[in-house]
Amino acid sequence: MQLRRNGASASSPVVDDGVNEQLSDEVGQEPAGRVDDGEPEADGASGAHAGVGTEVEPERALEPQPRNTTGLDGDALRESLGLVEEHLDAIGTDFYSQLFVMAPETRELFGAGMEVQRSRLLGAIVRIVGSADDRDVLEPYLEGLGRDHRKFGVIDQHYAPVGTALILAIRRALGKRWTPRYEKAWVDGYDHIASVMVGAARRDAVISPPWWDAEVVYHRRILDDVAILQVRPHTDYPYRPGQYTYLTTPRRPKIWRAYSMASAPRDDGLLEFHVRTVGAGWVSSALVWRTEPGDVLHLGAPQGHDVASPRSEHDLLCITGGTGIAPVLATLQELEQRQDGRRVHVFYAGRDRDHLYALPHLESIGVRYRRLTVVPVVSPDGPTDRSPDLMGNIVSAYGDWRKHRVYVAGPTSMVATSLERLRDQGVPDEQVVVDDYGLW
Ligand SMILES: NC(=O)C1=CN([C@@H]2O[C@H](COP(=O)(O)OP(=O)(O)OC[C@H]3O[C@@H](n4cnc5c(N)ncnc54)[C@H](O)[C@@H]3O)[C@@H](O)[C@H]2O)C=CC1
Repeated sequence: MQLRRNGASASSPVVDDGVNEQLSDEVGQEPAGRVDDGEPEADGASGAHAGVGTEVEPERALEPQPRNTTGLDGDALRESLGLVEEHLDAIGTDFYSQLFVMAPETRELFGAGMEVQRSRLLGAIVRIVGSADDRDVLEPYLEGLGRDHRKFGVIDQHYAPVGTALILAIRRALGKRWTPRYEKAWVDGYDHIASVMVGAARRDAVISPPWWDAEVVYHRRILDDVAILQVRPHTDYPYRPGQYTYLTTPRRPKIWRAYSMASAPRDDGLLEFHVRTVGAGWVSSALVWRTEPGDVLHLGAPQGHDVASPRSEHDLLCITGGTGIAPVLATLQELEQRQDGRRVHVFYAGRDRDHLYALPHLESIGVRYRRLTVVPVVSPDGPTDRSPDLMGNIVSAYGDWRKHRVYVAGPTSMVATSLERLRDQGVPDEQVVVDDYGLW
């Protein structure tokens, strides 16, 4: 392994000539609409394709028409939501109030503190409405949502009151601007959402539990605010390096937060997680401060990307900071185990040497996996002490990454600015995978 400091010499990494292969395979339950579900396209009801014998004015026939492959009235959905975009939080609050009145049993599905839940709901609505015309994007996302909602204990009967409460909340926010067309668009839209989610949840129930119980067997605080946990799932938990899961702890029941597996799949079934307390984060502080061996966590289904896919042979660039190193460690362990031939560069940011807590582990992997290069980026905390472009500038000054597959996981500002620098360098977006935890 070559170990270099900040701004290390800009020797060009080895690159290969392959193009157009995805860095990573989407596996398992990933819902984010970044994957083709392989289903045939449906012809939409938009009239974009003129039927046989239909008379069409020649000049109009030549105009490119947007395709609608879902039959939903996406324009009405977007227009109506756009009218109340300043009031989305209020819509979320009104929705849950209505829902808990109409179906009080649904309150049991949620833990304390609804803010994150509300913002996930609103994020999902915005995403669904944004892709309402595009079946290839919408359906995989909805299927993922349906499967994922099993872990909350959602059952088919919950979908009707959810739809009623949602449409009521949007209608109330629009007031006199609500029209019959909006009504139809939302009723049809929600019917579609519910039927795709219910179908996916039913299919998933045949092959997977709604969650996996996993006992904590090791817990160590390696920094004031960072802990490493190892857990043993009670039953087989299949996942790939680079993937993440939502988990919940009995000390904060029913509140789910995402963490990446920090270890490659092992024969003894153990999984590792790295957790940093985030402000008053209820789950992260419980996991760092009040978790001990014997606690049983619940793990949702694995989601996200297979960063170490054996089907990709392309050199890999990983840009990471803090506990974002976790999925990178899992990836490197797997590449090392199978002595994969690809070169890997890891840029790893931390406040100081202590906060680069995974360096010894990276060094030991590098001894056995000689094609690994690690570049530690010592970076003071706080935007006043550090240019937001620090990581992006170091990465782009280091070499030419246009033929690499790129994986980015870390603090949001670091991710955003690094992506900008990669784009400036001409790295195509489709070669880049960012861990956004599905954003729901
Ligand atoms: N725990 C996990 O399993 C995973 C976490 N993540 C994400 O990784 C992030 C890591 O969070 P923390 O551990 O709290 O890390 P953090 O917020 O403490 O950041 C780590 C280091 O990155 C530096 N940094 C921030 N912006 C930078 C920039 N623009 N250029 C250079 N350095 C910069 C900071 O100064 C800090 O020293 C979170 O957003 C988390 O969601 C991602 C994947 C897995």
